[in-house]
Amino acid sequence: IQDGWFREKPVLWPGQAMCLEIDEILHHEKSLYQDVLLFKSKTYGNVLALDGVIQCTERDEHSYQEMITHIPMMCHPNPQKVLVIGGGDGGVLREVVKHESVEEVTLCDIDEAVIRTSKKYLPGMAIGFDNPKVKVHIGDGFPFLEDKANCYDVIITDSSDPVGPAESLFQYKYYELMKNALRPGGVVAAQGECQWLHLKLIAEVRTFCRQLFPVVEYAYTTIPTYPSGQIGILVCSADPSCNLKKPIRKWSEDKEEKLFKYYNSEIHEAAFVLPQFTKSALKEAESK
Ligand SMILES: NCCCN[C@H]1CC[C@H](N)CC1
Repeated sequence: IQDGWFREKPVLWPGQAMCLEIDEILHHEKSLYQDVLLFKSKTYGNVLALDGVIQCTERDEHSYQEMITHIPMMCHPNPQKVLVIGGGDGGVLREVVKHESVEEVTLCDIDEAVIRTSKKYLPGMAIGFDNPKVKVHIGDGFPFLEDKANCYDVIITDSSDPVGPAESLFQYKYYELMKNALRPGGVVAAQGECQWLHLKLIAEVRTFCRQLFPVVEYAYTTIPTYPSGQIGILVCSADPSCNLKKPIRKWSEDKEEKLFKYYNSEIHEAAFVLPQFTKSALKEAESK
């Protein structure tokens, strides 16, 4: 923080930093796991930053929360049991419960401070915790999954970056655990990092996911306050006949109008259309 501006730490994006002008610092604490900062920005609403990295802002969070939720959910015929790993701000929960088929959604986040402070300073996201279908578990997603088999129709890993508490969520073993926890025909979606910054990591994760899942695809969404203005979503299906790039469920334009600010059935498909540099990097990694 410098002369009234928050500057993001260039943790995994050397040489660049997003800045947001601060209106007021709302809360700042050191939790058991990370530095938790909430501030009211001049132009992006309230902002949550963990270890100096922007996690979500009220103005653009819908892009990420809606896409990481509805891309997998609309690729599943009847999602009843859903698991969210991370997502302590509640935004993904708010999106999951828009699907009437959902009977129960469990959220497992390692840091109670994120949930507590989101409830206070990000009410538009934390509203997701109010739904009776929601169960909250405070803990590390990795061990949480170790005794889960054949439990969930959709698993969403809404994580921070692979530096700090979320590091283990970008490893082969973790995807193995998610696969084991899926019910037949299940779908997984995970925060997939940015093609402008992490192409090597994306290619590595997608390549080892292809050893676990018959269908693995990378999509991305535009979001001004994430590094380089966009973030990826890695989507995997255990069902070889599932084409993740096309939703198998669609809501009417009217219903999309009412329920979404970013997602719709066209942008679902568009999200998987990749620029040439990404396509070649992913193809090259596969042939290794
Ligand atoms: N619901 C909060 C999601 C956090 N995901 C972010 C992706 C981009 C990262 N640089 C920071 C976390």
